[in-house]
Amino acid sequence: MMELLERAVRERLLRPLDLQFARMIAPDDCPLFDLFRNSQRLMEIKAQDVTQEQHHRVGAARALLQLTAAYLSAETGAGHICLPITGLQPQHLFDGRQSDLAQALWKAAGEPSTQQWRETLQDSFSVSDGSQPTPLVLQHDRLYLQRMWQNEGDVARFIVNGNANNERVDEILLQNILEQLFGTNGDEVDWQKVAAAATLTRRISIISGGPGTGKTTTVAKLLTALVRLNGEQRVRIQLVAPTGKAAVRLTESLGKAWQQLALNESEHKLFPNQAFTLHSLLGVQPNRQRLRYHSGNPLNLDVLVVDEASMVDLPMMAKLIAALPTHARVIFLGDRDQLASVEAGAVFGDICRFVESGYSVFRAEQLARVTGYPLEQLNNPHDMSKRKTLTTGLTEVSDGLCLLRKSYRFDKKSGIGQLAQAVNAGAYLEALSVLNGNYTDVERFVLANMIDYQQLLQVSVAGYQPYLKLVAQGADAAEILTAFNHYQLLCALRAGSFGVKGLNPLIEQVLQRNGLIQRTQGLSGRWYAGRPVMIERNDSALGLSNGDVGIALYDAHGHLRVHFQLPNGTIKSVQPNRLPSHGTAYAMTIHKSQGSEFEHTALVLPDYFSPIITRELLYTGITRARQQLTLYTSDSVLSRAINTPTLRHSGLVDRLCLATLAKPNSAIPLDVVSA
Ligand SMILES: Nc1ncnc2c1ncn2[C@@H]1O[C@H](COP(=O)(O)OP(=O)(O)OP(=O)(O)O)[C@@H](O)[C@H]1O
Repeated sequence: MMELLERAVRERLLRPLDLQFARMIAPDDCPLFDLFRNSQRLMEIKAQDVTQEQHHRVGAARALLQLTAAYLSAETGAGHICLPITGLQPQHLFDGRQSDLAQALWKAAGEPSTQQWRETLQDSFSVSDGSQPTPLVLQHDRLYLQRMWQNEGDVARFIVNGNANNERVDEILLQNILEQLFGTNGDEVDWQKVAAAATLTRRISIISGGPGTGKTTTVAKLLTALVRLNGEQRVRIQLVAPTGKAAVRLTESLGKAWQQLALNESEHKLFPNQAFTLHSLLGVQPNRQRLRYHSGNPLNLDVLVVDEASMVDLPMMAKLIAALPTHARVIFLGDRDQLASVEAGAVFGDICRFVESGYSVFRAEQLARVTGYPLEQLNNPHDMSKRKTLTTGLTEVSDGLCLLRKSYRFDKKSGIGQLAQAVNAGAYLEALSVLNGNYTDVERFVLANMIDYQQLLQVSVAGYQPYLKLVAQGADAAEILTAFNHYQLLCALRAGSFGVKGLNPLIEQVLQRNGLIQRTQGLSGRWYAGRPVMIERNDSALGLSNGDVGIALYDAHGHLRVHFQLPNGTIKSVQPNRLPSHGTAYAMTIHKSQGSEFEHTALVLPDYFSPIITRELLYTGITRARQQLTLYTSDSVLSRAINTPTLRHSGLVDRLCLATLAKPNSAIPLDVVSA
């Protein structure tokens, strides 16, 4: 088995880390009795009274354990929380790539049925049901790394039990304050008002909405309402986002939204004027594993707003939850349809699946009293389309959820909005008719040959020209950074001629040829005035985060320094040779663009399909565009992307159900089905 796994590493189907993990869980030189519990099967071996078949089965048990450990480690690295063992077949290994090797591995592992697999795992000293500190946990046929299993349980318990100490709210006062801030909208339900009411009457809430649905506007209003509700009593509010860029945007957009609310001077002072990144909020310390804030040293706050929550992975979510003081109110904001976090899990998306359960009667009545909307409109389950796939009656989770449905940025005339909707719904033909229709804000090109490709480079150069002109004029760094954000080329892939690695150097060449940048010969030619770079690793000492974009500009002494906008709005400049790992950023991946928006987004898909190009990736890329979208793709790649929804294995939905059932007085109907 180990030789086959080594081959899988050479073929880049597994990482060296996965192989190491398999060696640790089931070393080849370890006696079988040290690997497996003293089962009947092994007793028979001990008695040295074994048939050939028994011998083979026990040998295969070690091999199966090795394969399982390596594959679980690889799957966790690929973003899954667990490995479901039910129905797993060799053709599922490695996404169907290298089927010969997959078959050989399967054979070496004894071609197990699910039952045999389950028994082998249950026999192993490395596996428990979670009640022992084993490296692996098997629960409901899902195999986890211990840490992931713990994290998932922590998140589920927090979401379900965190509302136990809800404060009592003066509903009449709240009703009046919401009336002042949101007004009355006639008969049409204003979901922003409902979201504010829901958030202010519960400790933990989740607001999901697509682009321009008013998440920021709602948060600005609901925090204002919270401050007014608390009167003299000061509320400590903190804002946080997963990346530096998202924190900058949250600072800016909330600042603007508060300006529009005509608050008085003393109210203004109560709001934070800066959002933090999650890493800086939690106190990541250079060269130290331990965060400054944790359950033993909780954060000093009363209210936390977490923006772009879909980007928060499971381990980070667990760390955040652990660091919250027990009384803290938390509001998670995000778009459930966007890409899941880069690292493991799809926490936000998994929790938002409960939206279809609708509000409990008690909750709907409360929201109706506070907002003034008719009960039946509020308790109309939000999203019936996915109802089949999940549960009914799990209102413990759904009572904390709010969906914003109306986009104030993209109306019916907006091609970007229509395209995003079609992609989200998996409707390829609709998407195509938007792209072929008469919308002025969306255009599509097929990159069929070198001429088309050259055209893409020329258009990109034209897109970057305005900010480079500002660089040449010696404009200030803030103005240049804002101008750079106007146009952005996004790629689905990193590698290849359609990926950032292929496009960035070619764009630089064309910019140089057009006299828009001046590079010197040799190595130092990597740096020039106007070079945009993206940071690829957090550097807490420098205060820079993975994904931050800076631009190189000459200082007064004629030295190049790279200028970044920090979450508090100030500009920081750093010597190029002090930067952590970074790369040129004319083209960036869609993953890295999460949390940012650009007036004009150009989105490049390769001319072949890759399983990385999912529906969520496409949706996320499209919704980075505020005013104009240029999409480079063929019909066939577009169709495959739209029809490839992301799949992240996790047990969070089931564990939210279980945590709900474990609550005293739980009145959940038993039609809960596994998703
Ligand atoms: N109820 C409303 N009525 C009219 N305009 C609104 C309303 N809510 C929001 N808007 C406007 O819609 C635009 C988008 O709002 P906002 O920035 O709050 O949305 P968002 O969901 O945070 O957007 P995104 O995250 O995509 O940037 C803003 O210009 C805002 O002023």
